[in-house]
Amino acid sequence: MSAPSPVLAVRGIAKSYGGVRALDGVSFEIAAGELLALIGPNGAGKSTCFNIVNGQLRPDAGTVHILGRDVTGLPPRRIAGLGVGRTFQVAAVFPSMTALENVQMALIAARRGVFGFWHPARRIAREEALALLEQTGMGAQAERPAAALAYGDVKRLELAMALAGEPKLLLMDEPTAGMAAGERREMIALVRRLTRARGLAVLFTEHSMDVVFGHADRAIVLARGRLIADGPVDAVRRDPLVREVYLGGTRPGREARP
Ligand SMILES: Nc1ncnc2c1ncn2[C@@H]1O[C@H](COP(=O)(O)OP(=O)(O)OP(=O)(O)O)[C@@H](O)[C@H]1O
Repeated sequence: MSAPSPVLAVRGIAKSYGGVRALDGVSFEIAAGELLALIGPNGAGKSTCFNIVNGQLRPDAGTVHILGRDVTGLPPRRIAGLGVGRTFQVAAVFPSMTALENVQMALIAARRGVFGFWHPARRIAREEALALLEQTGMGAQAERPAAALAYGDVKRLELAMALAGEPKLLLMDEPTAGMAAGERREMIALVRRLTRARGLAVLFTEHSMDVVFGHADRAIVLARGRLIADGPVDAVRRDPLVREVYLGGTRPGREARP
């Protein structure tokens, strides 16, 4: 039996901004159930790579396939419609709505047309929204306005909202940014559990090496637009080139110590 096709396959992507070569022939894959960290020093090309996968940027060369389908250059809405969810560095929730209503809105948005236009929003998909809040550890906060939630809980809420679209691939831009160390570990452990339980493929960028090496399955490392390592986190942590990039002359990222 042949191996199932990867959820995400990136092949030879390149991108320049004027004279700056931000990405140069980068290739990698993610399988279902895998938590993959995209790391590298500041300016290495992480955001550029992320934005090519989510459709915000078109690569100069190379391809992006999602579940075997070529999505290179498709706009973000089309890519989202193919089973790609995302969370943002700055959380995107409606502050005046409760946590529950935020997830209900996400469910409605994910299933445009399925719910009747006249249907009162507060009754729509209540049970489903509550289940998602339970899964992200937010069940007890369901009736609180998002504006009253602690920062870490807003990030969990955002995760519940991203899951409302039943993504196959989840893109997370620094999911633990701004959190205290303990909270960061809890958050990424939650993402890891959900990755396994749902057979999700997750690509995340992260500056905290504790988070990456403690919880990711695999890490890919960019330096000056090139992929310099791709492997299980323990192997990447020991990789001499990775150590040189982080400990050597290039500007390291925050907490950049593999
Ligand atoms: N819109 C742009 N115009 C010109 N140069 C850009 C643009 N966006 C990024 N760059 C350059 O491309 C390179 C890669 O940037 P990118 O933001 O992808 O890196 P990064 O790894 O995400 O960095 P950071 O960790 O600092 O966010 C850098 O040299 C950056 O200055």
